Amino acid sequence: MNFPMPTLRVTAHGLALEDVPLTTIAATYGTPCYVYSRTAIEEAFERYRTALPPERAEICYAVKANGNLSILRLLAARGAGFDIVSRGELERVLAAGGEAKRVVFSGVAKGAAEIRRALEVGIGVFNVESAAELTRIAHIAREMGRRAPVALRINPDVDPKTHPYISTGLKRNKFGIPVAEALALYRQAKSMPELELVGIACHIGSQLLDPSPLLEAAERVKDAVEQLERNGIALRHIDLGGGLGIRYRDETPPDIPAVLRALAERFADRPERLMFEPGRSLVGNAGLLLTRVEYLKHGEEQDFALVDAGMNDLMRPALYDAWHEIVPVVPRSGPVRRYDVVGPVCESSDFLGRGRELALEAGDLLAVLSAGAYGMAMSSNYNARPRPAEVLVEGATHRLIRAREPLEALWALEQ
Ligand SMILES: Cc1ncc(COP(=O)(O)O)c(C=O)c1O
Ligand SMILES: N[C@@H](CCCC[NH3+])C(=O)O
Repeated sequence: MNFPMPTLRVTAHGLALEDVPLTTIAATYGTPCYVYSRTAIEEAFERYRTALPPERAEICYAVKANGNLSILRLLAARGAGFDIVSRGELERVLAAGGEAKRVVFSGVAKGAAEIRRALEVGIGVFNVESAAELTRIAHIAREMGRRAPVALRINPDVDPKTHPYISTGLKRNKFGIPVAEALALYRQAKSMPELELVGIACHIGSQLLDPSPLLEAAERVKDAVEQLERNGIALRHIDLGGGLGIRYRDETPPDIPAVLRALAERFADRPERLMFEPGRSLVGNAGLLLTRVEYLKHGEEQDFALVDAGMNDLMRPALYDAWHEIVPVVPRSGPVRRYDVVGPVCESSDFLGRGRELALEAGDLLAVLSAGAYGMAMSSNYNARPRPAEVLVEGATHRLIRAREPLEALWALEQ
């Protein structure tokens, strides 16, 4: 099988991530467990970092995809900046040793306390999503006697051709500011001493497979930058967001350096530095969810493999009907059946995969692939299930980067 994960290997002892057998991970840390490959993350980051010269482009990892401190730390060490959407993500970046001035604060509804904290630590830029938010940021900056670095996120009204739940660049989406309104806001903001106009931003959606909507959005951004220039507003950077897709099943993902270069080409005559905010394409195919079959259940109409990971651990299948490959860790011969691979959660939408042809017995380990992005990050404690452990492998070494949640943590804040 040609796996979508570059560092997943078939060995005589079953599947291994880098050189660590997944059976070793299960025996050491238990299941369910997220397992990430350091090499895969670093190689993906290098594809971004080396696509364009550093003076031309900056790569800010979208923390929402996977905010584990060890992952943030290894990306910071490679020179990544960060894209955040909450105070929690900001504090994660700072705890991991990231620099505040290399942080982009995105998100549609930044709270006053979040804005205050970001100004206090010296955030790189606020990507502002509305006139009201700009007013709030200006007000808080004035109160604090600071200047807030801002970029306006425009909504280019371009169809990103992705799942409707993760499309953000259309007029009907809540994100960004229509171009005409943004131009007027820039003019207004120019006369406000508490605001420093440093950039412009755009992000049209996630899991984009066709790069042409990105290029189209870039054209709209460029038009806006040129109009601003004619109005005497010069910016330092142009943030083109994230969104490049990955292979989960049989998709052909866009070639990262080729897309970055094609985008940079559009701005060849512009002096502003470019910025990118990739999430999924850095960590998605670096991680998998390891789970164990608890029971097999042969229903009248459907065979079920009941596993110990559920929708609370990986909600993408339930939320988007997303496909993740599911592969036995140690393949066995025996009858193949079409299983719905389902979790222990009390919801019929609690599935990890449907109609999968597998030869299984209770106790077998399964690897749910391509789960490094928006896996652990979107997990919950539904059904009072503690969140899984997270493990990072590198070569033949492995280490725990987040302990399995202890049960007491589930009610620690309750009376
Ligand atoms: C503003 C912003 N930047 C970056 C990202 C990261 O997107 P992706 O994980 O698709 O690269 C997102 C999520 O879609 C986002 O909303
Ligand atoms: N959480 C989504 C992507 C949303 C991107 C965030 N703006 C996913 O798993 O695919």
